[in-house]
Amino acid sequence: MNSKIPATVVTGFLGAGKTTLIRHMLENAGGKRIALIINEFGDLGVDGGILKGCGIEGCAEDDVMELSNGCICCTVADDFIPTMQKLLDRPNAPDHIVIETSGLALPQPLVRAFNWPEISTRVTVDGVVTVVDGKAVSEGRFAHDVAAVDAQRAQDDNLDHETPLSELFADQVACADMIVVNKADLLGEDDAAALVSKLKSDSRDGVQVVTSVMGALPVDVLLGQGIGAEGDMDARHEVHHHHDDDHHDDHDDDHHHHDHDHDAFESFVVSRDEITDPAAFAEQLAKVIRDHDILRLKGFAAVTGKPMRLTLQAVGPRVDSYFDRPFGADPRETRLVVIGQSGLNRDAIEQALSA
Ligand SMILES: Nc1nc2c(ncn2[C@@H]2O[C@H](COP(=O)(O)OP(=O)(O)OP(=O)(O)O)[C@@H](O)[C@H]2O)c(=O)[nH]1
Repeated sequence: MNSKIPATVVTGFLGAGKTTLIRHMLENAGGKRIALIINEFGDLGVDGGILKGCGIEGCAEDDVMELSNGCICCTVADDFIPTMQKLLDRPNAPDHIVIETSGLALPQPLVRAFNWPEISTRVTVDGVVTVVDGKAVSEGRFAHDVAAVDAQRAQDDNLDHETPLSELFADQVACADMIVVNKADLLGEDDAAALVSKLKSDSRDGVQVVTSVMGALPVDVLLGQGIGAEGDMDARHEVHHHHDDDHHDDHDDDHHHHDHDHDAFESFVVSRDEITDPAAFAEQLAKVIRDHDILRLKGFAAVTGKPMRLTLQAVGPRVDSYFDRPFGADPRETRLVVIGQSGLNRDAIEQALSA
């Protein structure tokens, strides 16, 4: 198994809801030590300020670090790599690193930076999460406040001012391992479903597309994708190379507060008899996951004739399994936790997993 620290890259246009999603994740980290790196530009440290002042228990001030020189592809050596090294050299290294890119940044140069030898043996990209403004995308605007995004671009001479937002958006989708269609509360159910299926067909095979309100996704769904994106850049072409900067609009059009925001997701446990063939079972799981749009499936299995417990982890249709330890005194059981967006067909899934 690999002992690199996983890092999740969160990308998406200005105002899509990245900060909101990260805040929710930190509030629900369940004891996981998450360090945050923010790629700021222009309005220095606005998000850093918001998140540092978060008052979330277990969120220490120095767990938030800022890259203050803007464009990652230009400042990798001077800024990003040293910041990562500082974080990794701490005696209390984090369990997970989350990097929020600024509104116009493309994720590709950042992901590629993980191949630099200074850090490549110590961290890996767990996954790229692209947050989209569901309402704006479904209306073909791509960002809530297009004027603010244009102002953000205009501020920087290095920026490509010509590329339509639709193409920058396509770049973000091409790099994603998970696409979060945020602001689902502003979309009708049909529009949300149509957008999800369009994004599924526009993205690479196996990319998960989920809807959210106020970025409220279970931490288990966001983190732990185990992709290793830096090793797989060929699949994630960017169409453009540009520079990014950041500017914060202060639209404040949302005052909803969802105290109980996990309703959108559900999870349940399925138990079954011993299995006989781990490889065949992994295939069976992959099929059930595809057929039922399951986001995560994890647990362990008893394999006939084996004293060791088989651990199973699936993110989308990719299933990993390995024997982790003897059952010992524990009952020889096969138990799987299924996680997905609400509306899973529990009976059918139970049946398919028990077959
Ligand atoms: N209605 C609605 N508003 C949302 C949702 N998620 C975020 N917002 C609002 O959208 C605005 C932008 O959210 P942020 O989280 O700051 O977006 P961001 O992507 O971090 O934006 P920048 O940091 O400025 O690039 C805020 O006013 C949020 O309260 C949502 O699901 N529904």
